[in-house]
Amino acid sequence: MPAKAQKINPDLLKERQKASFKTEELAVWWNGGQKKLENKRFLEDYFLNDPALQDDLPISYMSHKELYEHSVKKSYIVLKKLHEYQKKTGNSIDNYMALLGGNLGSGLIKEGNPLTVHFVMFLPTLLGQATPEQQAEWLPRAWNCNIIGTYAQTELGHGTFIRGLEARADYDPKTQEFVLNSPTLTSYKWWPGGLAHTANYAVVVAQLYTKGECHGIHPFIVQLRDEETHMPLPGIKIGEIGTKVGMKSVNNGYLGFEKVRIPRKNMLMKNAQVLEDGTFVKPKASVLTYGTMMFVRVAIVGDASNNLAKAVTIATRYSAVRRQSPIDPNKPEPQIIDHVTQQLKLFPQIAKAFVFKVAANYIWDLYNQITGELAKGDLERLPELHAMSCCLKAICTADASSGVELLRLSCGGHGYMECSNFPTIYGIATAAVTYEGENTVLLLQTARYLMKAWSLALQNEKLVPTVAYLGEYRDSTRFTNWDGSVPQIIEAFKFVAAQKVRLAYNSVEKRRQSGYSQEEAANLSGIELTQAANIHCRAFLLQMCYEQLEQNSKDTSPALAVILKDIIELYSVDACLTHLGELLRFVQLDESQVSQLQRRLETVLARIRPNAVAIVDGFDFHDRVLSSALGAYDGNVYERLFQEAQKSPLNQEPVNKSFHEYLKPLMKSNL
Ligand SMILES: Cc1cc2nc3c(=O)[nH]c(=O)nc-3n(C[C@H](O)[C@H](O)[C@H](O)COP(=O)(O)OP(=O)(O)OC[C@H]3O[C@@H](n4cnc5c(N)ncnc54)[C@H](O)[C@@H]3O)c2cc1C
Repeated sequence: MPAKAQKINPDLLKERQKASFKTEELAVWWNGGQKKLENKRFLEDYFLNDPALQDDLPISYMSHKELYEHSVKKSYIVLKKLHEYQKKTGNSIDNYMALLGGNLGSGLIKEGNPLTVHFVMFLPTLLGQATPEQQAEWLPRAWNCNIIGTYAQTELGHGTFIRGLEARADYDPKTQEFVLNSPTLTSYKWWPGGLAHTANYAVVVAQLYTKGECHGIHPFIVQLRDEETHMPLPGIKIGEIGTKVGMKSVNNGYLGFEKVRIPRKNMLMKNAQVLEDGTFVKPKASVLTYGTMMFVRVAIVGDASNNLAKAVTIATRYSAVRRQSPIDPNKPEPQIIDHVTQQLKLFPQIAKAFVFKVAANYIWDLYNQITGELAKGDLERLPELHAMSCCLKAICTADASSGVELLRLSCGGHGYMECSNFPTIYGIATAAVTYEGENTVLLLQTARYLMKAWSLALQNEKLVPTVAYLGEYRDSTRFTNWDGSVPQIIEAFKFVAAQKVRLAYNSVEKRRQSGYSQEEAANLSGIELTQAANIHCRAFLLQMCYEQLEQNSKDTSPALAVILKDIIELYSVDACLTHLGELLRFVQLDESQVSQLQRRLETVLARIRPNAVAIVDGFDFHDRVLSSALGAYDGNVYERLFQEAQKSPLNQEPVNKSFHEYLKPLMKSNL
């Protein structure tokens, strides 16, 4: 809970008093119900008020090494505390998610927890790809943190193209062991979180060779360090990759192998197997191995919403406190939130945070439903989920990352301060554009699915729900039903998506017919393919958010329902104006209809204006989670900026020694 007892900035106080809905009702809705909200607040109290988990000095003043040591110490305290708590309340996956990847985790360990990959990649890989015997051996130890693991797939030379990975595991039937080697510099594993100095085990993805034949990439459990001394084992070349834009305490590492032997049972064999004599047994369906990646991508959509919500809470509160530049020269300076261009920077980001949240919940339910079907051997909807999770991850992380940067800029100079927390939020948001599938590559994967769907549409085949519109709009090239309503905006986006899919499909076909291979034709048509996937995803987001928020409005108070409707209106009108070029190309829209969109944008911004602060309050971020001098609940921005400046180590002495060593000699030297 925010520290409500403090003196509140009078402008923020006024904003809160004039809200037309109850912030607490939104907080319940946003956090998934009363019980979840209470649990979240309880955990915040329990962890964030622990003196052992406070930062005496802002972490930005720590050295790289100090920051890592500080973060490991905190991870230890957090896990011990969680263990004690769960002894009383029982295990809950939600608590782990909140503490490792979630908001509470970011409030405790700002630059990333070096143990997160253990929980979000190592453990899920064991769950998804180990046999029951392997799980019995490894899972209890991993779950209790008797061993700490990471997931080592990416190499110095290859991240995206995993078939190009070079690390190899050669089976030796004489000893029934695999021999791991990194034959080149580019085959060194590079990037895995926690790999450098934290983990002592890893799931390593390597090319499997047996009986002189390569069978592609497979996962192996490899011990990296001695369990007592933590020294690297013989043949293990390991270290840290260095400082990065953000996620500075995640301890990303490198790893090379020189004739490292592991027992046969360390290959994760739920899918493919190597028998004692070296015979390779193919997996039933290779698509099963994508399970872990899909799970993480689905979770990342939720993170995108959170990052954006945090940044927009900071920027909105600051914009209500900051006053600048009279609009009427005869009147006092307004709050900067009253400049309409400022509203355009803030409010669409609020709307996106809502939409991505709803999308995250939707795709999470779909993921659980489809993995349930998978367990019964039904693979039918897997490609649809894969295509959807790829483009949603790409669009939501890209928009969140650019949104956070826009919000930083919306705070002017103070947004550039580390203590605004924008640099950290941006570092985390932008990393998600690259990891777990680089965004362009993911859009191309969705596009490939769309090409198949279009080809089915051409054959009048039945299409699954998320692409059914392709069949409906297959034969028309102009959308003439525009009436400006949100349902018609959604139809217009679907129509545009269908046209972009058609154009991309025709480009690929034309190039193929002129002699290019399928792959070359797809590369040459890559711009159109990614554009098609992009608009397809945006049409899906619009439709899904409209349906879900309309549905949700029925269960909320009329006052909150109005807010949800404004969010849909803003998101859809903003989408139209942002993608106006695409719309004008395929949709019958005249000048007055475009002008109407512009007026609607201004109208909905004005409608949201009086409730903006209350809406971001409803996200219910704890001040420690926001960790921002600009965005704290009390709005005492200038006092906090001044306090933060006092913490600079340079301010601990009136004269720095460099004056005597360099500045004074310079000033006396008459250059
Ligand atoms: C913070 C962070 C944490 C990470 N954690 C882990 C981890 O725990 N474990 C792990 O194994 N890895 C991890 N990674 C690595 C990550 O998964 C890869 O960086 C990611 O998959 C992208 O691969 P790449 O770096 O090889 O980029 P590249 O594939 O080299 O991308 C560079 C450019 O080439 C383009 N490109 C590549 N292929 C194509 C194509 N087919 N078509 C069109 N364009 C293409 C991309 O769009 C991009 O613009 C992490 C990375 C980061 C940044």
